[in-house]
This record gives sequence, C-alpha cells and structure tokens, in this order.
Amino acid sequence: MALSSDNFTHFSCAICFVALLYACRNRILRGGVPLPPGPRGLPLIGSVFDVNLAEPWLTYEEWGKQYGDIVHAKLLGMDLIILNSERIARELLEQRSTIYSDRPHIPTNKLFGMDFNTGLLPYGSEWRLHRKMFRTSLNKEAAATYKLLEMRKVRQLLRNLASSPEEYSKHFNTLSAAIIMAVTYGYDVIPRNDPFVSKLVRLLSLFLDALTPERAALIGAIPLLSYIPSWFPGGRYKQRAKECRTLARDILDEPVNYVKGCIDTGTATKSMVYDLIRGLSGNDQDHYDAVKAVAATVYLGGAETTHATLLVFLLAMVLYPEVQTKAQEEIDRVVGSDRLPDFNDRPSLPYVEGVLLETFRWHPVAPMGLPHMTTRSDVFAGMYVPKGAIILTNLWAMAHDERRFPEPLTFSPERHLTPSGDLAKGTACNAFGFGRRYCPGKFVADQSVWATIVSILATLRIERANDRCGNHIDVIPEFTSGLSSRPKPFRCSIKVRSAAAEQLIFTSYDGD
Ligand code: HEM
Repeated sequence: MALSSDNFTHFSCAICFVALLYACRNRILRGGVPLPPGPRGLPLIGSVFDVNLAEPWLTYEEWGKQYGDIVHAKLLGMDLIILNSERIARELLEQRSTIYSDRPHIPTNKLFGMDFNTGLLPYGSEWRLHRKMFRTSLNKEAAATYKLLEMRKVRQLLRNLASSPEEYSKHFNTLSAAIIMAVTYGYDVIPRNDPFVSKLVRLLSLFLDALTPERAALIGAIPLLSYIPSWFPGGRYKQRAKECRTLARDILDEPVNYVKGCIDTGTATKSMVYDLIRGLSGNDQDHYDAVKAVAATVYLGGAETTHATLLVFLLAMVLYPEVQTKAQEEIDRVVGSDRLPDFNDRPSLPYVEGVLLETFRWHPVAPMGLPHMTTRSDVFAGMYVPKGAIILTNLWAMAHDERRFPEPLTFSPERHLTPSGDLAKGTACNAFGFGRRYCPGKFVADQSVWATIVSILATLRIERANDRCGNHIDVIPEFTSGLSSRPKPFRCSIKVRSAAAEQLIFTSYDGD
C-alpha cells in the first residue's frame, strides 16, 4: 500500500512526536543532567553511518576535537561514551572503578564460544578469580622469572631473521607464540605447523573479525541474525562461529592436558599452568576450569598484540634511520661488540627505552583498548553517564594528543628524554588500558618487546629495500583495521651489522 502525501506527513509527525516523548522521558530520568556533548545521529540507528567502521578511533578523535575530551553518541540503541583524554580515563576507570569495570554483553562472545575469555567476562566473581590467577602468576616479580626464557627465544629470532629476513613477520609471529606457549604451558612450539598454535591462530582470526563493538552491535540490534541457519546464504557468519566454538573447546583442553601429562611423567617445567595447577586441591572443578580459561586467554590477549608491536617497531626503524643509528650508537657504547645485550643493561640504555616507549605511542596496536561498561549511572563534571553505557578509551587519540605530544605522527624517542639524555618522567602513554581491567600481561609484554628491540638493534641493520635497479623502495605506512591494528606488509632490508654481530648471533649462549 502506497502512502499518500497527507498520510506521509502524519506518519512523520507521529515519529517525531514519539522521538520527542522519548527524549523528554530520558531527560526526566537523568534529573535534567545533560549527557556529554556529541553528534545527534538519526532516530533508532543513531550515528552508525558517521563512524568509520574500519578505523573508528579516527572518527572518535575528530568528534573529540569538535565536542571535547568526553563525547556521547548513540549507536544502534547503545549509549557510547568516548574518552579521548588520559586524565579523564584515569578519573573514571581508576578512581570510580566500581562503576566502570564491566564489559559490554556482546552476543557474539557466546556465539563464537569465547565467553571463557577473561577480557570479555562481566565484572563479577568469575572474572575476579581469573584476575587473582593472573595476579599470582604474572605480576611484576613473577614476570621477571621469565626474562631468561624470553631472551632465549629472542636469540632464536635473531638467527631466523639473519637466515631469512624477508620472512620477518612470520618470525615475529613465531617468537610471540613461542614466548607465550613457554610462559603459559612450558611448551616448546614447533617452528612450522605447530598443532596448538595453528588452532589458536585460526581461532583468533575468526574471532577478531567479529569482535568490534560496532559489528557486534549489529547482532545485538538484530538478534534474528544469530538464528540464521549456517547453510542459508549470508549464514557464513554463523558457519565461522560454529568453527570457532569447536576450536575454542579444543584449545581450552588440549594444552592443559599436555601439562598434566608432563606432570605425570615428571617432565614438566615451570610455567603459569604448572604453578596454578599445583595450587589446586583435587576436586576443585571451578578452579580447574578457570585455570584452563586463563591459560587460553593468554595467547588470545598476548600473541597478536606482541606481534603487531614488533611490526610497528620495524616499520619505524625503516622510516627513521637516524633514530636507529642513535640507538645503535648507545648500545655499542654501553654493551660493546663482544656480547649481546641482556636485561642488566636496561637501566643504562635510556635512548633504547625511548624507542620502546615511542613504539607503544606512535601506533597503539589496540587503538581503542577493550570496551568497558558502566554498572550504574554516574555524573561526571556535570554530565550524565547512563547505566549500561559502553565506555570507549580512545588510546589512539590519547597517544596523539598534540597538547602532550607535539607533532604526534613523528616517531621521536627524544620526547621521552630529558635535555641531558636521561629518561624523563611521565611521558609514557598508556598502551595497556586502565583501572581494574588494565592488561595483566603488561609486564611480560614489556619484557618481550624490550628484549626483541634491543637485540635486533645490537646485531641487525634495517633499511628500505632496493628494487632491481638499486633504487630505494619507498614505504608508505598503512595499517590494518579492527580491534587490533598492525602495519600492512611492507618491504625492507634486514642485514647483519658486522662480522662480530654474525658471530654473536650464531654462536651465542642462549642464556639459561
Ligand atoms: C604489547 C602487548 C600488549 C598490549 C599493547 C596490550 C594491550 C591491552 C589493552 C589496551 C587491554 C584493555 C585494557 C582495558 O580494558 O582497559 C588489554 C587487556 C588484556 N590483556 Fe593485554 N596487551 C598486550 C599483551 C598482553 C599479554 C602478553 C597478555 C597475556 C597475559 C595480555 C592479556 C590481556 C588480558 C587477559 C586482558 C583483559 C583484562 C581484563 O579484562 O580484565 N595482554 N591488553
């Protein structure tokens, strides 16, 4: 039935009236306190068409410039509160952590069998048990016990890079998987087609593709989507979810069974799971399930982020050769050329520390962190934050805040140093999140990335690659999108710096 123009006018008026009533009702519920400023959006769908779904942090950064450091937007019925300033993020997520530590209930988590993942659990007793396990097994002191293991794996990376430099991304992937599997399960990965790692890689890629809150909102807004049978055209999403659920079950059980097998045969080495299982009494099934979930979460939280961070470092070294030269001069001066650097050298290498801090800042690999959610309404600086609002920490905008980091797109370790070359205080930007949900892997991650950066700088020279005529190939930095963002593949040349460095790479003692 076609609408006449009169009917259409009546229909439009009715919609506007309902929208107005709804707005008045919400304002009364808020006691007249305004929401933070932000885009108005369309009725029902909100601002969904205004968000750059590939790189939402850029849209949110723009909104920040237009509306201020705290922005409200509606997206498919969800209240989004976007935080573009570290100061405000700390005030809310740290000082008012009892209100701001929940996670949004994203329907895709269960659909994809990923509801065991610590990072996605609601703020409650199960999450607390997970965090207690992380605190015991990966706090600063516990993480330090893995330094030698990390250095040993990094030395294997140097050999791989020196032997097949063009496969640098694969080698970084192997390194992060090797460190994580050794720390978590005491398991030495097989360099090619490792059975556990292959499953984890597939699981992560299926899930990351589906996870962003904007995409999950589509399922949340149209729950019917999750009932489409997998054979139905367009049901590919469901098929992927089914595959993901099977993989998730395998990955919870199989590596922990490996550790139990090693304990039974007396061959187990120190690892997170080994330590956590030893602390359990025989029939504590809930705790045992939590150990499996925490262990599987380590790979999901740590592998892609560490791999992506190393790619960011490599890209920066190609683009900023003068930074690389200064870092290498510092290492040569402090460490010399007859040994490889180790963790004892760290306090004496402030420029290298600046390179590390700048790697985390220049391109945060989790540009929006993970979304938080409020458990009750709140009023902040005269603005209303609704109960159930999704809180997005725009780590990208915080790391590129011109007030703190002039010329933010430039990779400059100097911004983290005092004029006399010492490490400055308070220049680190936050790549690991806020409040009670901050990243529990930050100490292990920081150690892994530092060990890799310093070892590469000590032994290898990274430059632009040459084409067949010997001309430099320009590298235009481009990044992938999604929950995690990393440089897209780029060509570069990686060569051993000297005969002495080659000797160290191939003959050095592995460190334990
Ligand atoms: C360079 C490497 C890494 C970066 C940049 C990174 C960054 C982050 C960020 C931004 C968050 C969100 C925090 C928030 O909600 O405010 C997070 C959460 C998390 N990360 Fe990491 N991470 C890294 C490595 C790791 C590693 C190695 C692990 C393994 C233990 C890990 C495990 C987790 C977990 C379990 C959470 C969820 C915490 C919770 O919800 O309570 N991450 N990470």
